[in-house]
Parts: sequence; C-alpha cells; structure tokens
Amino acid sequence: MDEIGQYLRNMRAQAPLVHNITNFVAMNVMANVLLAVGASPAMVHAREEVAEFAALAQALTVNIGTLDPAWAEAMELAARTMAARGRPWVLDPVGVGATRFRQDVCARLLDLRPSVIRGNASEILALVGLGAGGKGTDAADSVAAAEEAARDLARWTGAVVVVSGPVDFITDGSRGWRVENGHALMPRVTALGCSLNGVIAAFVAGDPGPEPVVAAMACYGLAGEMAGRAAQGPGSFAVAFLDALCAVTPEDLTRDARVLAL
Ligand SMILES: Nc1ncnc2c1ncn2[C@@H]1O[C@H](COP(=O)(O)OP(=O)(O)OP(=O)(O)O)[C@@H](O)[C@H]1O
Ligand SMILES: Cc1ncsc1CCO
Ligand SMILES: [Mg+2]
Repeated sequence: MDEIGQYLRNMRAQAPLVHNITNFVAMNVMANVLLAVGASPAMVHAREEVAEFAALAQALTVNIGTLDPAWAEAMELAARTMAARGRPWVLDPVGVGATRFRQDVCARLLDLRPSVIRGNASEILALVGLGAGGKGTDAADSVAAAEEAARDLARWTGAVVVVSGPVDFITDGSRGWRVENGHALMPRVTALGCSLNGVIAAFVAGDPGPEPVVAAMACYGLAGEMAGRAAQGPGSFAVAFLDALCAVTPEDLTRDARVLAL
C-alpha cells in the first residue's frame, strides 16, 4: 500500500463530485461531512433526473435507510448509469435484515455490481444471507463474526466489502485489513455511518480498489479520535467531528492510522 496520507491528498486535489441517494436522516449531515473532508456533495433522488445527474458525478452512494418504491427505482437507474460508465458506486444496505422490501431492493442493487458495500456486522451478515437463502441475523453481531461473511460477499459480488464497528474490516475477497481508528461517540451520533459512505466514495472516485477504502476508513476514524478529545458528549462531538474532518492532514493520517494488513 502507498503511504496512506497520499490517498487523502489525492482526494482533496480532485475534490470529486459525489452524488448521494441517501436517507432523510443523513442528507444534511452527509453533505456537511463531504464538504468538510474536501469533496463536493449533491443529494439528488428524483427518478426523472438521477441517471442524467449520475453521469456528471465522479462517484455515487446509495443508502436504503428511508426507502420507498420511487426511490428504489431511482437507485437502480443511478447505479446502472455508474456501472455503464465504469465509475464507482457504494451501497449501504441499512437494516436489510429487517424487511422483505429491503431484501428485494438490495438483491436488485447487487446485480448492478456495487464497487463498495459498507454496513455494520448485522447488515453484512444479512446480505450474505440473501445469497445463501436468507439465514437470520442478530443486531449484536460482532465485526469479527462478520469477517468471514464479508469475504464471501466480496467474492460473490466482486465488491470491496467494509464492515464498520469498533474495529473496521475491509476485504476484496482475498486480502483483508483491520482499521482500529475510531471513537466510542461515533455510533452515538446518527448518520455518521451513512456519511462515511460519501467519504469512501470520494476516496475511490479517482482510485478504485481496496487501498483507498482502507485510507478512507482510517481518515474517518482518526477524525473521530481528534473530535473525541474536544467533545463533552454526542452534541459537541458532532460539531467537533466536522472540524476534525477539515483539519486532518495527509501527514496526520500517515502518522496516526492504525491499519493491520491480515
Ligand atoms: N464503538 C466504536 N468505537 C470506535 N469507532 C466506532 C465504534 N462504532 C462505530 N465506530 C466508527 O463509526 C463509524 C460509523 O460506523 P458504524 O458501524 O457506527 O455505522 P452504522 O451502524 O452504519 O451507523 P449509522 O447507521 O448510524 O449511520 C465508522 O468509522 C466506525 O469505525
Ligand atoms: C435513524 C435512521 N432511520 C432510518 S435511516 C437512519 C439513519 C441511520 O442509518
Ligand atoms: Mg448504517
């Protein structure tokens, strides 16, 4: 892997336009996260314009958090555009274990070959369950338990798979990395997982493959650590986290990333 800070430097030099079809909860947080880290966000979801808009973007994220049928159609149209143009797109299968609707939509989206799939341990296990005939999952599934499932999902779909949690796991099906950066307040602020998808998309916009995804995860976790030192609780953490995403330098990332190649 190159010097890890280089991926942040490259991303900021490109300042990629990231098109996001995300949930109502995440839209504002995610747009601010992307601006803070140095990318350019757009939240666009109408069926009538998503394909045209996706053609302008360097990367796309799709998040099924507040799904409805019109949005599901828009997600497929936008993902199809990226796939046809060979541009990266990131899928976040929020709560895919919970309902049939989410499972059906995710199965269709997986056919459109996401470049990256990012979820928490339960979501990754549930997605693998779609391929294996729908085995059940537990909301408390650990990242460690999901590592093998993530490798299976990566081999099955061709995507880089990320399991986020106290320690993140990233795999392309053969290689694997653990990223230990992060802060315990991150899961106490809504939509920081959803917003992470945008940062991953920004890092892979100019540079496909698992290495920029690993760098995005370390960068996000490191910003969490910086924010954690300034915060009094979840509210001030959310503000400090935006400041930290803006302040973190490539040199900080190279020095303080805690990445284990397996
Ligand atoms: N206990 C923890 N300690 C340190 N970092 C954590 C912890 N839990 C999550 N993170 C970090 O928080 C970020 C978001 O991951 P998380 O797994 O919470 O996403 P999520 O469950 O999809 O969140 P949401 O659905 O609320 O958007 C990642 O960078 C991850 O490393
Ligand atoms: C709270 C919530 N509900 C649906 S999506 C979402 C944002 C975190 O995934
Ligand atoms: Mg999530």
